[in-house]
Amino acid sequence: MLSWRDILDILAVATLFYYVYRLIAETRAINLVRGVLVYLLVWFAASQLGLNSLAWILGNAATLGAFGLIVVFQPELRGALERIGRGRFQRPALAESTLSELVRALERMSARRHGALIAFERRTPLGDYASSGEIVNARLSARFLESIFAPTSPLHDGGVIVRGDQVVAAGCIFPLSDRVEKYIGTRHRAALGLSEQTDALVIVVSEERGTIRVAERGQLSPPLQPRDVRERILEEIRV
Ligand SMILES: Nc1ncnc2c1ncn2[C@@H]1O[C@H](COP(=O)(O)OP(=O)(O)OP(=O)(O)O)[C@@H](O)[C@H]1O
Repeated sequence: MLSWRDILDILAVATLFYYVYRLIAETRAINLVRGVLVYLLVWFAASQLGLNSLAWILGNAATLGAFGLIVVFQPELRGALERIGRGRFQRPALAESTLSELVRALERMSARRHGALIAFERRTPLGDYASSGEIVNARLSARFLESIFAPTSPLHDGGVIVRGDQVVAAGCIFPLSDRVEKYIGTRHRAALGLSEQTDALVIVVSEERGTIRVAERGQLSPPLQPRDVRERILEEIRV
C-alpha cells in the first residue's frame, strides 16, 4: 500500500526532476543529458544481459566521467546555481523615457558604426561584472551612451551595465562564450557569454556592420531595427 509519505516522496522527486530539466533545457547541457541517459541505458542492459566486462568498463568510466563533466560544464552548472538563487526579486523597472533615449542612442551608434555592448540587469545581480569596469551610476541618456561608446572615449572598450534607469558601470569585461561560430567576434561573444551565465539581456552594436543584435539566454538574435529592440525590451523587461 502507498502511504502518504510515499506519495509525497514521489511528488517531491518528480518536481525535482522537472526543475532540473527546466534549468538545463536551454543550455548545451541538454544534449549531454541525452547522452548520459543513453549511456545509463546501455550500462543497465549490459548488466542485465550478464555482459560483465562491458558493464565493468562502463561502471568504472562513469565515475571518472562524472568528474570530467563537472569540469567541462562548469559554466552551465554555475548558471544553473545562480538561477536557483535568484528568487523572485525584481530589478527596478525601466521608464518609457529611458527606453526612448536608448533607442535614439542605438539608431545613432548603428548609423555611425560605433560598436556598443549594453547589458540590462534583471534578476541575476551583475555587480561582479560592474566592478571589472568603472562605476558611473548615472541616469541613462542617449548622449551619455553615445559618448561612452564614441571610439575616442577612454571607456568605449568593454560593456555597459544598466540597472533600471541607471548606467551602473562602463568599460566592463563580460565572460566570453566559447561558441565558435565563424561570424562572431569578441564583442558578440562577450554578449553571448554574459547571456549564458546570467539572465541579462545584452544589446550589441557591431562596429563593422552597424547591426544591432540582442543576446538572451545564450541566443543571439538576427540583426534588429532599433524599434524591434524597443519591442523586445518592452516584452522582456518590465517598463
Ligand atoms: N570580454 C569582453 N567583455 C566586454 N567587451 C569585450 C570583451 N572582449 C572584447 N570586447 C569588446 O569587443 C571589442 C572587439 O570587438 P571585435 O571586433 O573583436 O568583435 P566583433 O564581435 O567582431 O564586433 P564588431 O562587429 O563590432 O567588430 C573590443 O574593443 C571590446 O570593446
